Amino acid sequence: MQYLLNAEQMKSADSHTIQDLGVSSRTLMERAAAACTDYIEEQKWPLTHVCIVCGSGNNGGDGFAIGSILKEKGCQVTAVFAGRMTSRTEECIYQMDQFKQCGGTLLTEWQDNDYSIVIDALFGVGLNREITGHYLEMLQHMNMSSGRKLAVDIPSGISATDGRVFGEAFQADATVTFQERKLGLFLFSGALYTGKVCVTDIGIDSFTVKEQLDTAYALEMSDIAKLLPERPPYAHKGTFGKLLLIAGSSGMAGAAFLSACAAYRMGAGLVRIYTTEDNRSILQQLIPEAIITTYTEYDKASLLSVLEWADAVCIGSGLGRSDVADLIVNTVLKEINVPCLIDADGINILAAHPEWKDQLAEGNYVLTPHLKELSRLTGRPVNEIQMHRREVLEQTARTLDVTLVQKDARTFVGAKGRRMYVNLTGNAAMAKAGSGDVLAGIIGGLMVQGCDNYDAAVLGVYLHGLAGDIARNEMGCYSVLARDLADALGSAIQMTENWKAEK
Ligand SMILES: NC(=O)C1=CN([C@@H]2O[C@H](COP(=O)(O)OP(=O)(O)OC[C@H]3O[C@@H](n4cnc5c(N)ncnc54)[C@H](OP(=O)(O)O)[C@@H]3O)[C@@H](O)[C@H]2O)[C@@H](O)CC1
Ligand SMILES: [K+]
Repeated sequence: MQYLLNAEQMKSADSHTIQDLGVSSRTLMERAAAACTDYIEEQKWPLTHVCIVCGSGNNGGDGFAIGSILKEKGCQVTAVFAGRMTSRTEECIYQMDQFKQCGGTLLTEWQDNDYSIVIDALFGVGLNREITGHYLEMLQHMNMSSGRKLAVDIPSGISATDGRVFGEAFQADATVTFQERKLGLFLFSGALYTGKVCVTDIGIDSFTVKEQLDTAYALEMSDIAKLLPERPPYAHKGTFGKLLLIAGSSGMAGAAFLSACAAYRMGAGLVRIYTTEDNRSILQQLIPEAIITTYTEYDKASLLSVLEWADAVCIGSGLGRSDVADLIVNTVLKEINVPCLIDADGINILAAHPEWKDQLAEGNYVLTPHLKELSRLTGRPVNEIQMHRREVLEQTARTLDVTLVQKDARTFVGAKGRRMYVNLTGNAAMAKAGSGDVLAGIIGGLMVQGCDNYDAAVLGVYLHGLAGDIARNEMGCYSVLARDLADALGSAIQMTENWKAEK
């Protein structure tokens, strides 16, 4: 598991290490600086003339400490101090003095030169507002330089907490970040500025912070192997559950096909599609493995009978908006007593009938909205959700009492009393129609095999992204179809199985 800390959590780990464990701030800073110079040497970056831009906080202190190390190694080093002398932290003052004593060149304005490396130590996790004026110009000069670019801890201009760009940011080739991954390095737009991220242990004790439930995390291969449901050798199709997909409407057979295909590839034992009669023959041809039950108008008896059959249900993909669809969703909400995933139009229908939301609390639901659907569901505008994604996720999951999968380029998963999950697999090739239907099928396929809702959501999102990465590697960023994601799922699962076997 990879923990992803926000600025406040990182600061709390820093001060715990300094105040409670007695490790001096100077020691930490010197280790941080050594980690950066080690990285540069390992990468064999040319050390002909290094420029370090330092702010007045401890990130600036790191920068001066890097300068001293490089100076002692005989490199030509120019430090540009871009902060205010009066705002310097104690450590920044000390490290600046040390740097001067080593004979380093100290400027207060950018000077164009043929720098082989530009090091950004302007702002670290302490950045808390828009970058303007002198600082903005400095960042623009740094970005224009042709030298290799290293960010110290985080590229200046990126919020460590949510990845937003405060006006302008340093475009790094690599970021050496201290002790823990900061959320902002992995969310967009921050992730576009980091270059390669190297996490380095400098002896900060972050254990207590990571134990806290409000610290977000991402999965790694090792976690996946543990979360995947067992497949005992004596199994038969009944062992892996009966999944009901209430999906597809007139002209939307594809959604049902994609979900069913993904659910089977995820390992579901039996998949039944409950859809409109005009989808019958096309679905039978597309996916003969699925059982097809159809309706022409709202038919409560047939709906109750398929609900009775199911061990888990996915409702909404391609369902469309109609009176019949409304009646189906309403009945499912009232009658269901197995785990249920609500996707796409299922969410839109729920959003149009706020009084039905109370039913969710009595059930066992996973909701998979993209930002527009979440906006309809919560009544909050999309841009507001984008600015406060975490808060909206946690609040919605808590008030509706559901597992919420907030789909985006970085999908978040939240549930009451569970840690926020941030998904780091996947890529832009997946931004296509049908991708969400595949995800619903994958998560449903896990739910029906007995995975707890939250685990199914987290694992499903991870595998969906990994399948996307495999498909993109085969076909490039433009040509991947949603069905390719379902098809690549087998390779994605196999990757995690191979990993498990090799351990
Ligand atoms: N001992 C430790 O804790 C260790 C810390 N370490 C290092 O320290 C970094 C954190 O240091 P930090 O907390 O001093 O904050 P930092 O990021 O340097 O900047 C804060 C300064 O910037 C200013 N400022 C903010 N926004 C601004 C803006 N838009 N425009 C202009 N000014 C702005 C802000 O001003 P203020 O808000 O106070 O007015 C303040 O003066 C961390 O990332 C790591 O690199 C490591 O060495 C390990 C040990
Ligand atoms: K920085």
